[in-house]
Amino acid sequence: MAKAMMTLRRAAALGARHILTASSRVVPLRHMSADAGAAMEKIRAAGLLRTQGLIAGQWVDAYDGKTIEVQNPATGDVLANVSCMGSRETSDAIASANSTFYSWSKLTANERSKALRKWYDLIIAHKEELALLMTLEQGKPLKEALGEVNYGASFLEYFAEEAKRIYGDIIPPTLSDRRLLVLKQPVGVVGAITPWNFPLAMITRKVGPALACGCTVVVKPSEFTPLTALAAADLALQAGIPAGALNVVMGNAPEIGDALLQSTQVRTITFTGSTAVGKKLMAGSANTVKKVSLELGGNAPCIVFDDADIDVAVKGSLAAKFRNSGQTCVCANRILVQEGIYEKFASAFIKAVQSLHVGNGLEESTSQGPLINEAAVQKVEKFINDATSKVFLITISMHFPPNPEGMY
Ligand SMILES: NC(=O)c1ccc[n+]([C@@H]2O[C@H](COP(=O)([O-])OP(=O)(O)OC[C@H]3O[C@@H](n4cnc5c(N)ncnc54)[C@H](O)[C@@H]3O)[C@@H](O)[C@H]2O)c1
Ligand SMILES: O=CCCC(=O)O
Repeated sequence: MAKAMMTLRRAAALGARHILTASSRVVPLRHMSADAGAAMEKIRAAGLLRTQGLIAGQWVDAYDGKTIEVQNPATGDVLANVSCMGSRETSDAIASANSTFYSWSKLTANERSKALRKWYDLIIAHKEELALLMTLEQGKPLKEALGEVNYGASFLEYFAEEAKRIYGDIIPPTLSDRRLLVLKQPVGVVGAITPWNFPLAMITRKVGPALACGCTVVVKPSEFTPLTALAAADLALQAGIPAGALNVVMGNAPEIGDALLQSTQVRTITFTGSTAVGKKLMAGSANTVKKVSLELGGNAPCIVFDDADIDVAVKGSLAAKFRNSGQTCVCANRILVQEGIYEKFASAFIKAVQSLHVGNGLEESTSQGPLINEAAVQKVEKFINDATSKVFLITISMHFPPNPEGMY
């Protein structure tokens, strides 16, 4: 709080109109809170607390036995130790995906559709445990996590249907004795690399269409949020997605990435994450001429014009700016307001921001969970310092728990 006051004083001295303040600190590990402990028990009881990688339908440790900690960003607690895998495990996962490709791609679209639909049903049936797991490892408020489970599952529902609609084309030929037909066929093994901000939806959005059209997949979830991915993979096995069609490896990201890039069996890389890593994957795919599909860092201005409905504009800007504590690729990273509506918008927006509650996502009152890690906290702090050093920037004070212990 002292820091927040200093920031306010400094901004006032600079003549800034409003100030967004936040405080941060690194927290030592401690015993898990009662809420988190009960949530973990529920997840474990449902059989969804998986900590090993999934290769050829088997849950396996890293070959050298190494593990990495998954922490709760709200508290700093260690939730689990998961296998820390690298190139050898990835090569085996690719081999398993490659051999399963021959049988999975030969199924009828209807058979693949049924398996995907069953996976969707199981995710919905376990939405509470998956949402708890997501809140624990990613930090987003439970209500938002439940929203992501529905959102993530919807990709499986959609692609289960689209599996049956992979039509080809008939093209008018330029020569009268020819026929031109376009057949759409699965490319083979897909390497899918996903970020931590949507621990389920970024996986189902990649795996759903790949499996629907007959491809097999090696997924590498973020090391910050592997538990949701592993739980979802468990449900995929239960749904009858065959062993080897979906493999999960996590741990040493550059090693896993390189193994996927160097393999001639991996025919597509699909990635969501930072632009820097996306560029590396694009360059690394050239040698084996892979297809590449990238969703990279967003850059999203939000514009409010003079004739805007103020309530709609505030509500929309708030959602655009603060969803997942500002950690989505489409979060507004600047709000441009036309002169005529500026004062009115700014005061309504400040009021709305002041009603947000920062805290542990397991608590009912929390609308803003923690940031993902210490690096993210430092990055925001840098933005705040930059903002307060500029006279024209806007800031507001917000509700924080009295003694925040996590990545706030
Ligand atoms: N455009 C979108 O739809 C979208 C969606 C979600 C997130 N994002 C962006 O993702 C970023 C946040 O994710 P992040 O910080 O986890 O990004 P990141 O690029 O650091 O990590 C994403 C994934 O890449 C892996 N990775 C890191 N180095 C690698 C390497 N050398 N080889 C292979 N894999 C590697 C990570 O372990 C993680 O699984 C933000 O920039 C956000 O805007 C974009
Ligand atoms: O972070 C990026 C994904 C956001 C979304 O799918 O709405």
